[in-house]
Amino acid sequence: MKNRDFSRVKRLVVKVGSSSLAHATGKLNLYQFEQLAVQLADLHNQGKEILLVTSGAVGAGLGKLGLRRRPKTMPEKQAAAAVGQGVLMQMYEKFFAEYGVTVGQVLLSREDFSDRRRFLNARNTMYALLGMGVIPIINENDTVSIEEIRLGDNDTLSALVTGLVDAELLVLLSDIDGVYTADPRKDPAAVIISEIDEINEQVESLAGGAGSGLGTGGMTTKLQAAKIAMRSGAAMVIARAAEKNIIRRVVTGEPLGTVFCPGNKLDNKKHWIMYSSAVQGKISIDEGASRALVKNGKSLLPSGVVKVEGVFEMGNTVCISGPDGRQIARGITNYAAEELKKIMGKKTSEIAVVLGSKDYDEVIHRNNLVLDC
Ligand SMILES: Nc1ncnc2c1ncn2[C@@H]1O[C@H](COP(=O)(O)OP(=O)(O)O)[C@@H](O)[C@H]1O
Ligand SMILES: N[C@@H](CCC(=O)OP(=O)(O)O)C(=O)O
Repeated sequence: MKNRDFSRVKRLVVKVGSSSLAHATGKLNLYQFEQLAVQLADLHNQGKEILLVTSGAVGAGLGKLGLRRRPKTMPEKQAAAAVGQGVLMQMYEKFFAEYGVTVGQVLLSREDFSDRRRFLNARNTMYALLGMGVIPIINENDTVSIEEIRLGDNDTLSALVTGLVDAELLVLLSDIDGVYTADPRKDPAAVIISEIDEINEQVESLAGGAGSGLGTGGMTTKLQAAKIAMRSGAAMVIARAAEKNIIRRVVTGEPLGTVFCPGNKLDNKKHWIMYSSAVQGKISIDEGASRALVKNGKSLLPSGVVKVEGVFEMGNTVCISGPDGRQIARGITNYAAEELKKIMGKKTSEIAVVLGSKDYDEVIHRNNLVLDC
């Protein structure tokens, strides 16, 4: 990336991981809260719009409850988060108030992204907060998010927030200063990668899980976050939270951490289809259809469909997989699963004969289709 100078960025999202907000004793790292507040308040004073995604509710809850180990069951984790979320906000309130900045708590769950109406609603709320000069402090609504539908990690949450508000930069602050060629906790010979412009299989293979007892997801979820952020046209930087003035130094373009270059920006609706909407089923397609979609940018017609899985309705998001079984795209289907099973493999001219009427030639129109690349 030629220009790492982000000083002109108007809107940015900063995410801080659990491992950076607590000491090994389990007690809060007060210095870190203060550092975050002073740096973000100063950027705010420069006229930037800032959103802070914070982890640490479970960790802070454990500290407050005097429990040393991360709980194993969901209800225990949720109970710890209920206690800890209040502790976190109390700290942020206190430190940001010292620097004259008002903050507002926003707790989000997966449905706030997957349901288009709630998604637009959440965006309006964020814009209203930013318009009032408030720094939204965001976390997943852990106490009500059940396992099957929770986002589960704040790396993904922060990347979805970046897309939600069209931010230009996402800064992930962690206990590690970037992506290494292997998990440095396990491989002392690992070296840092300063720049990544594409998340491919080779890059993904470098990532391991969380290194500390507090973190969730490790480098794997950070790379997933990079994919989401890059395709919303944002740059992303991973840097070590504990380094002095880290946010300011990242923003002014010091060569720190790992920077991810913004990719081909998907328009807002396509980004939502690919990364936020809930996938309700799977459509497998043949070689010819796969080529038509990937190489020629065509819509998906019934003739190329070979298998339909899941229960979905017209208007739902489905995953499209190629002959090798891998996802090649996602899209919004014009036909429900039951209808599609009847017309798959057939020509468009046969749709009306089989179904009695025809509303669409395409199973998925290319305007509602996003390639996974
Ligand atoms: N290739 C890699 N490069 C850097 N760190 C890695 C890699 N693979 C796994 N990790 C681990 O990811 C950890 C950071 O993720 P995590 O523990 O979830 O932190 P956070 O709480 O900041 O989200 C590091 O401490 C490190 O042990
Ligand atoms: N929502 C959870 C954080 C989950 C999470 O992603 O943690 P981390 O990997 O430390 O960013 C909490 O507040 O404890």
